[in-house]
Amino acid sequence: MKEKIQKKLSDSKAARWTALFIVSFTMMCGYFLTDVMSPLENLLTTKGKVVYFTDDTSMPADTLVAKVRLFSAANMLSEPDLTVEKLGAGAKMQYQEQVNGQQVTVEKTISSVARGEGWSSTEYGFFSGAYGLINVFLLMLFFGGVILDKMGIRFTGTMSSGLMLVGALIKWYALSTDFGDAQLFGMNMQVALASVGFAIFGMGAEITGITVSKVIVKWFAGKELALAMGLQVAMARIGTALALAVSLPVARMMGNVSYPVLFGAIVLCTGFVSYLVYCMMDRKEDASAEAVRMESGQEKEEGFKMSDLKQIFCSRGFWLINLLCLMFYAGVFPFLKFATKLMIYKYDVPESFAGLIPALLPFGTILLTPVFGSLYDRIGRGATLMIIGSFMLTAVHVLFALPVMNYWWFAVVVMIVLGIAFSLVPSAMWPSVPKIIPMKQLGSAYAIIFYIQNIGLTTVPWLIGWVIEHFATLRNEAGVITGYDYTAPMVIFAIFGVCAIVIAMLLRAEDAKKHYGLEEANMKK
Ligand SMILES: N[C@@H](Cc1c[nH]cn1)C(=O)NCC(=O)O
Repeated sequence: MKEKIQKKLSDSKAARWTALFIVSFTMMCGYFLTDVMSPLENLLTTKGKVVYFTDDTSMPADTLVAKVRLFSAANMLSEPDLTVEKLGAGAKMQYQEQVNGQQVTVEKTISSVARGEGWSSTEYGFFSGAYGLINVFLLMLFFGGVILDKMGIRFTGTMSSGLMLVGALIKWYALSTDFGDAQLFGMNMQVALASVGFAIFGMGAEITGITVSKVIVKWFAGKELALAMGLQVAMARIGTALALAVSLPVARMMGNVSYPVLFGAIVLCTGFVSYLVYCMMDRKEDASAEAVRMESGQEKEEGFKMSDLKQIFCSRGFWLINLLCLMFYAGVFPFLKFATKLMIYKYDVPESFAGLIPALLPFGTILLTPVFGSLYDRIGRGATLMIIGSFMLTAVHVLFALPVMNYWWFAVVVMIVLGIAFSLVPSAMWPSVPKIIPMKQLGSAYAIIFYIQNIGLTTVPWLIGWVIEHFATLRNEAGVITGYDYTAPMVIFAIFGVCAIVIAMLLRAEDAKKHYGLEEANMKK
């Protein structure tokens, strides 16, 4: 009688792709919340209510009321019974405007009214960078990696996806509450509390990120690893793209910036449940792997020891990946936080469409990341892909910094190029880590990479917010903001790109010396 040969659950194609889909869904929900506030920068940094018209223009509500009153007085109409509170969707407004040096009467219909929060650019930058605050300053990402290698995938992932949910709820509470002039940590209470929520969320999101990376390596090592990682990133980008595309319309429709966050928190609940489902599969995979091990008489793999960290820290290739990750991502994720407002003020895009142009970036990557991942699996050239991606990142930021070509279509083309760069580097970088670091230290390795990356994700928005407030904000003689000059912030982003090019080149040279196999295919023939 033929003996039944034990197989691992991950040897089944259906099982491993199902596991991938489930954990990627959890991650996608997290990415949605990460960027849900990015298109709201303009609304957050406007004080008082903002009126949006059906022709896609907008105006501060008090300015509109003043204009309508002036118009009535000038035309000897009876004093309108109009206050900021009374403005509502569907109302028709008449006032006068200067067009080409002439006073013309315009009639506009209100489509929605939303409340601006009156944050400064520095406060917005601080809030955006708060994502990595606990990860960086309390070393939580580092400890998260050690927890992952010590306590395992099920415990760590459940804890971290729960933390994302808690953080999202705190952020929603902060944004939906009017704290008046109250202060916390010497800051505007709303900014401080929303930042605390975002920091807790960010801790959960990053630990979930390293856990999911380890899950994928567990199920796909020696198989379609880069394609699987590429697909996970692609699903994550759907979350980012949806956040950039729907956040402002939702906030405008509901009249408040807190609603997109509430929607994100509900989405996160489903992500949390889906991770619990994955835990059941993970248990079965472990049981089947143990059965295979027993049958083949293999030794049990040694668990993670703190001394293993030394091996990670001593690898030059590992540090180059760290630095590349820091510089490349500093040029992308923080940029996305400011990109919507850049579209409004530099490329003159109506606010209601402005979020759609940055949304093109993650949308493009949804298709391209798995394509490049699969290319890396089959023909290799990982280090070269990273160099090309870094060159493209630099070119994009230089083009955004130029004071010329301020057309919306130009911004679209440049954003598409950034989308290609943002597919090339992640699809080659993440699957390269297991070529440098062995499986049992992988949790810690990804954690250290994310830790270093988070230093950029935290401090770069702070820097850019501050630079915008002090060097990019244009004001008239009365001190009223009239626009923004984005040259200085975009030059800073371009510098990150140049650093990424140099590091990617050093990585390729190191690979040639140490034979990590970054230029070789992942799939075993
Ligand atoms: N550590 C994450 C950072 C991040 C930003 N937004 C959500 N997560 C990361 O690098 N993920 C990999 C990626 O390419 O998105």
